[in-house]
Amino acid sequence: MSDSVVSLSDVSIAFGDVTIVKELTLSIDAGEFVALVGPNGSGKTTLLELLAGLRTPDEGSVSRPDVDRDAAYLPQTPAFRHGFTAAETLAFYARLADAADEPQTYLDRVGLTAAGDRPVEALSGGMTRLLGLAQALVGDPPLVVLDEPTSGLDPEMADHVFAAMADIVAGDRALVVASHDLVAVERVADRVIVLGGGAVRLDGPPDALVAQSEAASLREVLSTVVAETEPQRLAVADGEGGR
Ligand SMILES: Nc1ncnc2c1ncn2[C@@H]1O[C@H](COP(=O)(O)OP(=O)(O)OP(=O)(O)O)[C@@H](O)[C@H]1O
Repeated sequence: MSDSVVSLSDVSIAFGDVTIVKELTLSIDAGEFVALVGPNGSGKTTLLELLAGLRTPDEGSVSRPDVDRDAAYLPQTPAFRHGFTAAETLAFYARLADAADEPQTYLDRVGLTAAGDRPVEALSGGMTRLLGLAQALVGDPPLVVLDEPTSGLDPEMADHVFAAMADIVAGDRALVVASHDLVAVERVADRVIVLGGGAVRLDGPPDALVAQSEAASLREVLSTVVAETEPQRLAVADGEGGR
């Protein structure tokens, strides 16, 4: 029996005439830490929204386990209602989801143990992302989906957020994160999906992708994919665009 937490079969999404995701088939299994990487505009957010159930495909099908809360989604800049503390915020979401755990349990799991009494507007950018991660755990969804949770964070805090993400991946829970932080992705992810030109270009453990591409790093793997799928992007970067 498959332990998939979400499966896409021949899925396509277009905005007007532009196809963003083309006949994509992939499955995310319980216990996987999956990183979705690709250049700006390659469709990472669109695919994350599809995986989280916030978007339906134009073609193809999506299947997921039949549970009350099948996925949680953390947008790039999570926003919380001002005036509440971190603990009150989590208590609010726990009531909505009918979850039994105390707010402190979620705070402890993401390294915010001492921040329960802080008003959400007094949290740093990194702590706000961690509170978002805590909120994503409410209701115990089998899939947690995060969009660039370390953008704008200092390197120490970014490492802390990646470590907190790794900690919440368990036997029965998978995590999918879109990120441009390729050093952290290479170090922490079990599986990397490289998007380019509307399709999955590479899919596998980071060390295997680096070896298979005869590259020195995941950063170099991605550069090769961009050169193959979007040569015009490199021409613009080199100052040749529009001439
Ligand atoms: N609602 C929409 N209507 C029209 N085009 C859209 C819409 N949403 C996204 N797009 C386009 O779809 C493409 C993919 O967008 P998406 O945000 O999924 O990419 P991304 O890989 O997450 O980008 P980034 O790394 O910059 O966040 C982009 O060209 C974007 O302009």
